[in-house]
Amino acid sequence: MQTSKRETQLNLKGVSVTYGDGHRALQPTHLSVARGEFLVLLGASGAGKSTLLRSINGLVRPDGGQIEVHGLPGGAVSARNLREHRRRCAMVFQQHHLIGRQTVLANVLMGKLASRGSLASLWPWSRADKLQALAVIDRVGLLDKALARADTLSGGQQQRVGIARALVQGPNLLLADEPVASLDPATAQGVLTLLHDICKKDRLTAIVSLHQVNLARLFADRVVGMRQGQVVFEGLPAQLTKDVESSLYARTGTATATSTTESLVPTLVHA
Ligand SMILES: Nc1ncnc2c1ncn2[C@@H]1O[C@H](COP(=O)(O)OP(=O)(O)OP(=O)(O)O)[C@@H](O)[C@H]1O
Repeated sequence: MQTSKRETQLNLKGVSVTYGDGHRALQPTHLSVARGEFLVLLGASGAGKSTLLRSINGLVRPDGGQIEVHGLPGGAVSARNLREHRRRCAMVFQQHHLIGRQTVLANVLMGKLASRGSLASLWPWSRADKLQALAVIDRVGLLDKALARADTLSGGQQQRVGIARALVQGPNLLLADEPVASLDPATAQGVLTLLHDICKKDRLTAIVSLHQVNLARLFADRVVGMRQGQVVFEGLPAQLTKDVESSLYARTGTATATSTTESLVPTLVHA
């Protein structure tokens, strides 16, 4: 997908992250994502995928660079700006982060707090809010479970609730951090199919980190491969050759891994 000819939804300019212990988990990173693009992040454990996703929505504060979502700066200084930025950048987490003893409906309504602040939870939800939440619950195929406790649902169903909670925010960008990592292969594909279909129908931009390369090949418009906090591959799923794959997942410190990765950087990034 040529981002230059399309509306840019996300623009990262030299964004870097260094954690409090001094570890630089994200090297200065440039990335442009077009509206409606379904981008998949691949890379071994510790490559920096979560750090990249969390820096985009402000859960992690970058120590350098700039982030623009929908032409507006992210990570802004005031609490209100940060809240609005987080509303625009909804997150789906691997472990759902649902409140088990609450109903599906109550969990989905939590997504609306992203734009209103947690104090809003002290007041009852309006009929309009509930109808909107029920509409997204219907979209993820769980209307009959709307009043069931979240902890009575299967893992796949719980992740659908996580997706509904993100959608109810009305985001411009959906960030999903290994959303299907804890599901069996068939359920994982079902949940990702649902997520992909909704994003394509709504022209919602998505960045999804995955460990399953086969799913990246199936669903990605574009793949970004990371290694040691750097983007080392950017390309179409068809360009994700076995060599690229081996290099992304090779163990750190082996001579082969290092030389293969180094050779990928200049040829594939910014190609
Ligand atoms: N809060 C933190 N403080 C210090 N270091 C961290 C913190 N979070 C992550 N790291 C380190 O930053 C690096 C990147 O971690 P990150 O979680 O972004 O990788 P990842 O590619 O998402 O891995 P995984 O696939 O296992 O989730 C790792 O070396 C990790 O140990």
